[in-house]
Amino acid sequence: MPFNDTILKAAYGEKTTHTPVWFMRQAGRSQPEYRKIKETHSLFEITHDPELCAYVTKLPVDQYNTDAAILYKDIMSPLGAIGVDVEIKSGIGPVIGNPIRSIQDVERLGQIQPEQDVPYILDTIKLLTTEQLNVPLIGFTGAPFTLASYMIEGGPSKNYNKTKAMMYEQPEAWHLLMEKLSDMCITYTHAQIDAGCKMIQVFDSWVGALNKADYHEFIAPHMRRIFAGIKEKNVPVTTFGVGASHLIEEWNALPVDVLGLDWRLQIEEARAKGITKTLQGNLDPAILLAPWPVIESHLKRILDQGLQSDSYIFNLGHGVFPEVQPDTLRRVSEFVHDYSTQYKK
Ligand SMILES: O=C(O)CCc1c2[nH]c(c1CC(=O)O)Cc1[nH]c(c(CC(=O)O)c1CCC(=O)O)Cc1[nH]c(c(CC(=O)O)c1CCC(=O)O)Cc1[nH]c(c(CCC(=O)O)c1CC(=O)O)C2
Repeated sequence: MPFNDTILKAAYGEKTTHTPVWFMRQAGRSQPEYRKIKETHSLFEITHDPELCAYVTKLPVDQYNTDAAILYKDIMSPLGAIGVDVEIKSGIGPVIGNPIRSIQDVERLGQIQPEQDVPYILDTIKLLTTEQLNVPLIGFTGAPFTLASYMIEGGPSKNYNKTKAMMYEQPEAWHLLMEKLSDMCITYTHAQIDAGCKMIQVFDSWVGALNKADYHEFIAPHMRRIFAGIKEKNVPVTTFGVGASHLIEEWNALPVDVLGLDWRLQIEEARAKGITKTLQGNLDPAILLAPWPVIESHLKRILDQGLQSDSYIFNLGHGVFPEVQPDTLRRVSEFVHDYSTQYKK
């Protein structure tokens, strides 16, 4: 079978024969095969075993016929390399043993050397892209704000009080932290691209906690450097955030190719704001728990908007819930492919 590069074309707004589909958190979560592996292996153990990690990454591509694979690992995966003591605790999420609270803590952070620090991630990418995949492999990194929120709070947070306190009260420490994390994002994604990834998503999942003015002052200059840095390797780049619709004009002004929307803003509303870049999204993942006719009506609404231009990639507004039936994901993918193929004829 020829290589399916539909998602890369859509990322650049080129004509495609169908709308490309992938699902955030498509690997793992709801798949019984994955759950079986998780009975005996942690995320850390899976990501350190290239054969197993490649298997987990490829499974949804085979089962759901997605137009891209996304590497199975976490946004926390590279942080150990820069001196962050991070552990993923079941039922809690990422927990940081040495939270960052002062400029001295930031100064102590080192830099990542991917070949030395995360060789298993690069080996998994090589295995997938040279032998196994017929679709692009998406590499990814967490963005500085989202990574910093875990590093400063010490774990998942509802209100990001400590993070915002550092941003407002210790701007020197804040910008140094953003700079160090930006360097890490660039070096880490370059290594993923050199190993074979054809596209990069930057997860700024929690940046919607900031208003537009603060994003512009405290975040945007760093994101500009990151996107420009990644794009030196000539791959398309996506940015994504949850509850971040108010930042869409800020994102649009940055050198990024694809804007990943959650479900709060409709595609046509984004277009009405003058956004011409490729949009990715944005089915509310909760809808996947509804009966099929409900899912189908939402898919039609989203596709009728997305298909107004070639600059569109189908996805969920955030990660798949573990309760979703794998067959539902297979049907969604099939529906998007069929509906868009008919439309584009
Ligand atoms: O979301 C969870 O699974 C709960 C815990 C959690 C994790 N990372 C985290 C969180 C959220 C938080 O606590 O703030 C923190 C985390 N990881 C990630 C993001 C970005 C995002 O989804 O918006 C975030 C922040 C936002 C968010 O939680 O959604 C990214 C991530 N984690 C992961 C993947 C890989 C994958 O799913 O294939 C991916 C990315 C790629 C993708 O979209 O496919 C994997 C992951 N991370 C994690 C787990 C659970 C591991 C375990 O129990 O051993 C797992 C595996 C799984 O879901 O079965 C831990």
